[in-house]
Amino acid sequence: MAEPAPTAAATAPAAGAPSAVLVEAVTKRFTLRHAHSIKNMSIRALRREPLRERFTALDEVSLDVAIGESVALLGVNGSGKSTLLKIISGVLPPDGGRVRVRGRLAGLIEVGAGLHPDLTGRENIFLNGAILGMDRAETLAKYDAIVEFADIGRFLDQPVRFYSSGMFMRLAFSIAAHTDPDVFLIDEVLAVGDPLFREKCIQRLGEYKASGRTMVIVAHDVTLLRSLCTRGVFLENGRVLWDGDIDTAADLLVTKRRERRAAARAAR
Ligand SMILES: Nc1ncnc2c1ncn2[C@@H]1O[C@H](COP(=O)(O)OP(=O)(O)OP(=O)(O)O)[C@@H](O)[C@H]1O
Repeated sequence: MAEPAPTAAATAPAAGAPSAVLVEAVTKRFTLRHAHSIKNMSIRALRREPLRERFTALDEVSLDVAIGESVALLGVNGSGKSTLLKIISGVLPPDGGRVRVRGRLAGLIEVGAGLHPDLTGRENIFLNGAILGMDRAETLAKYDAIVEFADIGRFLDQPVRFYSSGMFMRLAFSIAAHTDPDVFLIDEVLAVGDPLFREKCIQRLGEYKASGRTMVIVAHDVTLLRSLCTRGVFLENGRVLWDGDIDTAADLLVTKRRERRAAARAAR
């Protein structure tokens, strides 16, 4: 497949549409440590190899998501999708550039994000609700709906460290979804859990979209992304390779995965 022209072809928000998420030239670097033992360190030092190196996970990434838009972030493993979501959510600070978010933000960016393992499901609803911006009265008003949606039954009064990964995710998703965020950031959470709950989540996200909320979603499931998003941003090595229609972004993902597999086979 011919590679699409980079971001120039972007279907960025229509001129004048207010931004819900504005990412401006964001750069993020991590330090990679190569030596984790004294022996290893000595060997590398003798060979005059560096013990650590700076690695650029995001390289001047810019993104303008309009209010009411649903945007998918795609890319092969390690391309920077989760790092970008973490920076948008404020969990990670960028090393360069800046991010602005308008309205209430809820992020499901790590499995069990925001849930405290030693607290019960019930306690976590109040704690996590508060972290996501709900006061006690709002959490109380939504409590029954959160519990019903999460469907964790008698486990509600158990510490969440005893939950299965599916139950963990159901509770985290339910709390976040009931905060009524203006901007919802979702990273791969729908890969966890049973198919029925997944359907329920997808339906909920569809309702979100229909009500004009903003979503930025990372998932490896292209069918899911196509059903929720019309715009796809494809990242490669921490750069935006494509920002435009979801179909082109999804085709790029298929092509890049194929290329990766072929390169891995050739290297064997
Ligand atoms: N805390 C960290 N320290 C060092 N390197 C990191 C850290 N977090 C991420 N990285 C590296 O940054 C790069 C981008 O990671 P990121 O998790 O954002 O990719 P991704 O596109 O979400 O990948 P995946 O699809 O596998 O989840 C990867 O090479 C990863 O190893």
